[in-house]
Amino acid sequence: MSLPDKAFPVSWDQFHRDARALAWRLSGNGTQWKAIVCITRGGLVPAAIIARELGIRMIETVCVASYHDYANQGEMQVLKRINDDLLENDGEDTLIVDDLTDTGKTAAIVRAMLPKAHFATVYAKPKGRPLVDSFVTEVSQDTWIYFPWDLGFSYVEPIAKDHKG
Ligand SMILES: O=P(O)(O)OC[C@H]1O[C@H](OP(=O)(O)OP(=O)(O)O)[C@H](O)[C@@H]1O
Ligand code: HPA
Ligand SMILES: [Mg+2]
Repeated sequence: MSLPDKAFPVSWDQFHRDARALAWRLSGNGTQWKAIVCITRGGLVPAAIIARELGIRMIETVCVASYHDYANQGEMQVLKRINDDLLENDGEDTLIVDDLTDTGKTAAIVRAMLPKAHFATVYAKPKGRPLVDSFVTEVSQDTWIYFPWDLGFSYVEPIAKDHKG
């Protein structure tokens, strides 16, 4: 897979707002969440914001990596599994949090570990969307989301210059 055509850059402000919007959505669900399982590394940031908003103190990680080379997805590696205590009740009243779902492969693997958990991401692309229970913003499959922790300030060419081609 090469880099998708469209770019969706997200600032820290926008990410904070969108993660808060997800927390509002989850609070309306009526469940008293007993724990968050966040999918590292991308899930760490929204998990911190959601935990703060919803008063959740029990945070567990599941460490999964698949995009080893920028936008190219490779073999899925589970580097750290979920603690047995949380696996006992199949994830009832547990929130799984990630920054986004793209192909849905990461979501499918973690969902299988906790089938009764509620899966929440800030962003979703169409292929991954059926695998998540809650999300805030959908972007098209040919869009790459640039998260603030992956960005720095740099010069941008004027729009008109690009269009003259
Ligand atoms: O729906 P998918 O196609 O499986 O892709 C989504 C996953 O890819 C990214 O994680 P990545 O594996 O790149 O690791 P990272 O969170 O450490 O950046 C992202 O944070 C999601 O976890
Ligand atoms: O669009 C994306 N942006 C950042 N990381 C990702 N991992 C899978 N898809 C994406
Ligand atoms: Mg990730």
